[in-house]
Amino acid sequence: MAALLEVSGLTMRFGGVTALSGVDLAVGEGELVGLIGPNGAGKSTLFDCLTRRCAPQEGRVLLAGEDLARLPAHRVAGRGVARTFQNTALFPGLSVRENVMAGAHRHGRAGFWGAALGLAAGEERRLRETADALLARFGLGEYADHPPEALPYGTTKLVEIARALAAGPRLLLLDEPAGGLAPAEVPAFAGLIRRLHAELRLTIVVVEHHLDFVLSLCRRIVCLERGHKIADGPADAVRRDPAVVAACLGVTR
Ligand SMILES: Nc1ncnc2c1ncn2[C@@H]1O[C@H](COP(=O)(O)OP(=O)(O)OP(=O)(O)O)[C@@H](O)[C@H]1O
Repeated sequence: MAALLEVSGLTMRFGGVTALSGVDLAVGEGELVGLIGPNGAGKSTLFDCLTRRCAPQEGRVLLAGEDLARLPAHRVAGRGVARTFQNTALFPGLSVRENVMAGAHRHGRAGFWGAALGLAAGEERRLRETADALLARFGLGEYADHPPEALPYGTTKLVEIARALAAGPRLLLLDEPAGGLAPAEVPAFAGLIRRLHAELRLTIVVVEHHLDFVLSLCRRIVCLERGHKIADGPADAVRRDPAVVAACLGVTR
């Protein structure tokens, strides 16, 4: 399997705190990888480095062989990297549909706001069709005109994933997608991600504290602890790894 993402020697320090220390990670095209680790392990910081929200002091991030550090941060999404956030980050002033349309704007010539302002009516129609198709796929069509703040938390998580997918990413980074879901909602949610992965042939990295969820979803698991990668391999082996058990003890929910 060709590596879509190749991270090597990644080190990110915030003042005296080393959030990532020489992390190497290769993710093959089409893989679904779980990223686990206790609080403060560096998981979100790794996502921040992959999306250029952080500029690591050392190391490289290659996407399909291209060094992301050489790109302006706003071009990273255009290269096909999309993410969701630990706490959903939907735009409160926009409807659910408009939120998803905003996610699609990287493909637009006039851009989302230009389209929304009527500068390119055809473009806006195309964005709207993309958004509505995604909302239908997620069973969210009935909420298209609602403000996101009126929806249950679990539903806003789905809208956020739909928004990330609207950009047509090659690499989807999900930061604690199951966080805040009711236990009864988790298996169906895992099924949805599995289907998206299979049907869209996406490459996905999922950060998750919910170990049962991530272990059931991903064949391969990577574990970080205090900025170091301490395990990387098949889920069955990683879940039994004594270093992983020690690091993650107490984070199972
Ligand atoms: N912007 C920042 N400024 C200073 N320190 C930061 C910043 N972002 C992260 N850190 C520190 O870097 C370390 C790694 O944090 P990070 O949020 O990446 O961990 P995490 O594994 O995602 O944790 P959690 O599971 O709690 O979300 C922590 O010690 C955190 O306090």
